[in-house]
Amino acid sequence: MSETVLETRDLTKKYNSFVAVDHLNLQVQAGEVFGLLGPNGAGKTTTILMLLGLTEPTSGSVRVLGLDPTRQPLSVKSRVGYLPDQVGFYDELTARENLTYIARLNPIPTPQLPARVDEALQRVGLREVADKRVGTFSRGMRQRLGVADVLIKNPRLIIMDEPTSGLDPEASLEFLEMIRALKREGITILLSSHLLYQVQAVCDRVGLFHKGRMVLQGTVNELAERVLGGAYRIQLQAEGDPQAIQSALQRVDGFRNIRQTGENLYTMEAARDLRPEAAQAVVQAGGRLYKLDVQTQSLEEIYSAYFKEVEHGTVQSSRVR
Ligand SMILES: Nc1ncnc2c1ncn2[C@@H]1O[C@H](COP(=O)(O)OP(=O)(O)OP(=O)(O)O)[C@@H](O)[C@H]1O
Repeated sequence: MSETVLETRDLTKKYNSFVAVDHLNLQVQAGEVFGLLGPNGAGKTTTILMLLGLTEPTSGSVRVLGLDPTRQPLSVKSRVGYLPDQVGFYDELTARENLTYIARLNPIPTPQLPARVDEALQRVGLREVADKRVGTFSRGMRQRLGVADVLIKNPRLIIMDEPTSGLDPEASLEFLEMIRALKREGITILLSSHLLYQVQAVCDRVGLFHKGRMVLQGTVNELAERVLGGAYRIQLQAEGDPQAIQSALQRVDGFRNIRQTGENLYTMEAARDLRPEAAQAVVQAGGRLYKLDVQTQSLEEIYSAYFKEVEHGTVQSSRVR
């Protein structure tokens, strides 16, 4: 049975009359990578601060590893790793010296320190450069050192706020690979990011924040179904009577949003890969099929479709439960 590592119930934070986080209900299970998405000012950082006990909720409750961060902030801090978007290190000290310095602030028995520091450096791929000054490190290396820093306390949960902002594509890919490795070790990760393709690449589930509310929550496929009508987009090119082809496609159980997008071009959404059914429909309508493609929907499309709907007032930005 899966274990809930993080749970909020109607968690709310107000700054005077301004509601920064509005009745947030969130559950993250052990071993999951959960992505927090949303435009600037949506409430992601405020949520993270409440999870860490760094700011007090106005109402509602939070449990992190079974602890209440408001009442037990130090216990939460000692068990949860937090990686801000930029980690401060002493440039003139080496990676090993920096980690040793920080590790001394944790309740780790002194004889175990060197081994714990080496192990953490190994896990983030910085063992080779352990004795180089951090001032010579690239931003990607500094971020990985930030992860090594949180790994020293053997956390079961790591919260990362925009961890790849400012990293070049290669460093970002390496960082994402490291997140996958941490997941394989069973570590739960909560990741806040604007970079949707990166979130899609590593997250099991995502939650979309809008004006303090979590308006969508689920796997990328679930969100695609809710917002776009299907997780799969099927595109085909076929010659023949457009009306006959469209009505044949409409008779297929499972197609939504069937559109003619150009001469002999048709696009539709589905919850499953229904390419064989699409091919059959074209043939039944007397058409000649030239091309048939399927794509899974990207988080970018879901995100922009959702905000377009909000703009046009076709969805209410109501919160999910
Ligand atoms: N200490 C504060 N006092 C007053 N308002 C605040 C305070 N901290 C945050 N806010 C407001 O609360 C809202 C949510 O901010 P928050 O930093 O949580 O958003 P975010 O989703 O993390 O955005 P970003 O991606 O820009 O970091 C914003 O409108 C912000 O201006």
